[in-house]
Amino acid sequence: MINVQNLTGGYGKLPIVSDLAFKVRKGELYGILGPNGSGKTTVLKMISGILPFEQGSVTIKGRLLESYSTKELAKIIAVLPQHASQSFSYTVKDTVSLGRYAHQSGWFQTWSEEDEEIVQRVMKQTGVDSFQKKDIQTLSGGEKQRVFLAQALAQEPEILLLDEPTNHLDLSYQKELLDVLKLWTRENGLTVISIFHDLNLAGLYCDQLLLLDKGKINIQHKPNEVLREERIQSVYKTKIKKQPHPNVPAPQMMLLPESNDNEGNTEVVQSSFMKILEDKIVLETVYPLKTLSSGVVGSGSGWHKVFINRRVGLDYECSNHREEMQNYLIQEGYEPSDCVGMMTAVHLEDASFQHLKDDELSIFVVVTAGVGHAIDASKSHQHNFDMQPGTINTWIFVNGNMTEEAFIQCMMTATEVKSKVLHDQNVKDPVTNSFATGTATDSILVAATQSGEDIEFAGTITPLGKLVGQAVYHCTTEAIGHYRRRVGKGH
Ligand SMILES: Nc1ncnc2c1ncn2[C@@H]1O[C@H](COP(=O)(O)OP(=O)(O)OP(=O)(O)O)[C@@H](O)[C@H]1O
Repeated sequence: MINVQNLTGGYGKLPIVSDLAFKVRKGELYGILGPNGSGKTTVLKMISGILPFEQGSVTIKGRLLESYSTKELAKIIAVLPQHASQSFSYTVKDTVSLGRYAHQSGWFQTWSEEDEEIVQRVMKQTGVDSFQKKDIQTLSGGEKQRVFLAQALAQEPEILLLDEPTNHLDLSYQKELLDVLKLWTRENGLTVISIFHDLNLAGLYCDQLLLLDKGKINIQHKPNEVLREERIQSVYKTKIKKQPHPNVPAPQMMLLPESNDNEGNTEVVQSSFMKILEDKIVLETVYPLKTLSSGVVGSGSGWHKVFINRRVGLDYECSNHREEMQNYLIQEGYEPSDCVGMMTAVHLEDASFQHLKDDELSIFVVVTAGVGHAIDASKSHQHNFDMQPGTINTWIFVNGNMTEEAFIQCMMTATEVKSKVLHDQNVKDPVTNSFATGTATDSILVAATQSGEDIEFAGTITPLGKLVGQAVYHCTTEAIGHYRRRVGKGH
């Protein structure tokens, strides 16, 4: 659709952009990225025919740009500049209707039914139809931005050039605008080239990205390849961390502030942080810990500073246990967003805990265990689905700075150790009569201070793995012992 070759040019003698070459296919949403002053707007102006270039060529639909008349070009290309404005006092609808100008012919221009239908449709899609009678001068920045987008779409262009279209828009309109553009690319074959400052929006919506650095192409590729940590750090000269989007396969970039609130964290999590009460075990830290957990509240990955293992009756039944647990936490005076919350039916004074350290590392482990509903995971298909609270809850606090890989390995190590304990303690699955590997509702938490020693791995043979192996074995064995003694006494 658009073929740019050896494009070089600028405003004076020195070129602003040089030797650019890229192709944009029909129906693509193509993003241009780059730091301030890298030449993004200059490229867009050259492609739209506003700014002549010194060397190279721009071919649109197989024809050189300079072979098009202004009106011909206006039928194909619509432009939404960075600071779209209008000095006349027009209504919103009149402003949008100006987009139909290129499609009208003859001296006596007529307003057709088709024109009206298109204008109404694009006003709806951009959410400006409700204030179509208002004077454009009275609108907010974001509202105006949407009106000018509607004007560009009313042109029914084949190519849309946008300079930071989400600039003035609030979160929901950023999403809506990009959703509309994506829809037009898919359904109408619209080709969009858009400048983005927000790398995450670009990563989320664009098919291809072009990264400019000081007027030259750094890379042109799929978002996942362009948005690499080292590349973005070197082009934007700032610290950044790449994370996958939680719901869609798109790269997301996180800024890393030079200083953060966790910086002064020298806390070593140990038993003095914990209270064992009749209805709950609470462990509180001053600084939030990075967590990976399967709790009822705060599960998945996050940052938390209150850890609660709550005792519920064996008959606990609730249609929405997450909501019920959140309400419980609020009642107890905690912010649910600070908490990882688990449940158990066992007596909490039977919990076992251990603070273990070697030369560089230390961990604190807490386990509560009930094995009334023990299960052999390899034969769980023989069980009916039934979530009964006879649970082993394992907390592992690590005083160190763990990688994501170490978090995962830590969970694997702890799970392997738990299964070994159940074997050594001769805990059987009552349905299959084979050794149990856990219970049906076990939960686990790994929480790290993310300060002090760097911990890359936590497999069984690593320094952290060895500590986890010993402490989880000790605590799980002891907690099962306590549980059995109590059950044996008939409590
Ligand atoms: N009309 C102009 N006359 C002279 N120089 C200009 C003109 N417009 C832009 N420049 C210069 O060209 C360079 C590139 O500008 P351009 O607007 O293309 O950058 P950009 O990547 O879009 O930046 P930003 O992210 O800040 O919008 C800048 O150094 C700028 O000062």
